[in-house]
Amino acid sequence: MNQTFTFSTNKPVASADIAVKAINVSKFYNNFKALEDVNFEVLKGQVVALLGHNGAGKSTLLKLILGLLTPTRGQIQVQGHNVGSMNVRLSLSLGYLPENVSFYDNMTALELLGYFAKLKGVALAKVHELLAEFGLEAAKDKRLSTFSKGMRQRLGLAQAILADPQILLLDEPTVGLDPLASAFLYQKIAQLKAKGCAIIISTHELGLVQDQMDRALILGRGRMLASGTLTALRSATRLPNQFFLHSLSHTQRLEVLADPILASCVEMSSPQGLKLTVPQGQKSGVLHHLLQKVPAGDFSVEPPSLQSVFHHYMETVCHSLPQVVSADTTQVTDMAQGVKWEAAV
Ligand SMILES: Nc1ncnc2c1ncn2[C@@H]1O[C@H](COP(=O)(O)OP(=O)(O)OP(=O)(O)O)[C@@H](O)[C@H]1O
Repeated sequence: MNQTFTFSTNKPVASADIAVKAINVSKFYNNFKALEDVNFEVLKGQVVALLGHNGAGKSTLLKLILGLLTPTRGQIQVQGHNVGSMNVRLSLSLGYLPENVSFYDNMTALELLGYFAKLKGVALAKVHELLAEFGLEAAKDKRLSTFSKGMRQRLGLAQAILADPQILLLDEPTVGLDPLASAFLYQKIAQLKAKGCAIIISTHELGLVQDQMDRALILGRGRMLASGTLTALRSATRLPNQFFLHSLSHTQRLEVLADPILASCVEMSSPQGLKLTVPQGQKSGVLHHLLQKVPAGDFSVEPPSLQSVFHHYMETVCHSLPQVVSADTTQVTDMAQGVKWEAAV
């Protein structure tokens, strides 16, 4: 079985609005299928969350977009051009924050950004501007070996956006960041989006990305399981809504539990209140019953989270896909990183 669900508004998209397009992309490492027949589009000014279990193929996909890896089959287009024939101008339109930002530890922040500025043909004034914007001005002359994780991520992001990219690829950018640092990063992402930059964020931190993304791409075992806005994914999965009833009086609690429709939805009852799980399609009926017993301000309704949508696809579609990994272990060299990987093929 190889199912993909794409949920869109069906509005026609002009090709000039497409920042990244994958057409039937497969990537094999020897016999190991890391990605198979992946298709998607990311539009300019969109923030897209790239989701998937460990080993689903997210980093592989980002490296294919960057041109660090070549697809075994299919094509990736960046701004309408095949990545395989990417020129310098096109590659400068891409910014990349890798999963584990590692820099030359003996350099200072100023030296590092200055080095990348030279490589990318960016004026030194821009380096100082970014150091100030990212709160690194005071640390600009410190060796990177003394930098905290959050400072490294900020520097990594500054490096990624140095040449004003039109497409920004972020591989697990918030791992290990404190809540303030994560909020800072997403604030920068929102500013870039407002300028029309297309941003793809590979992440496992679904609670953080949920409110920032326009769409999600969900990978499982190298296949695109689903893609769409959270609203579209919610309605496609038909996951239930949750109603939380707090600070109920004793009488209200008894009235709710005496109502057969409401009682049938009660999933959890505690001294603090009640949690109702309401199947899609029954929301308005349940609301109608509830409003007769409890004032609107005394309960909240929560639609399915991105986390529960993700779980749904992992537990249903992903588990039914054929296993692509066998027991033998073979080493494959990743030329892009010069790293040896232990890959099961
Ligand atoms: N150079 C390589 N050689 C062989 N196998 C590889 C190579 N790079 C990745 N793989 C395998 O391809 C699969 C996808 O890897 P990838 O790093 O793209 O996954 P991911 O979704 O980014 O995972 P994670 O969430 O753990 O970072 C994994 O099974 C991985 O072991």
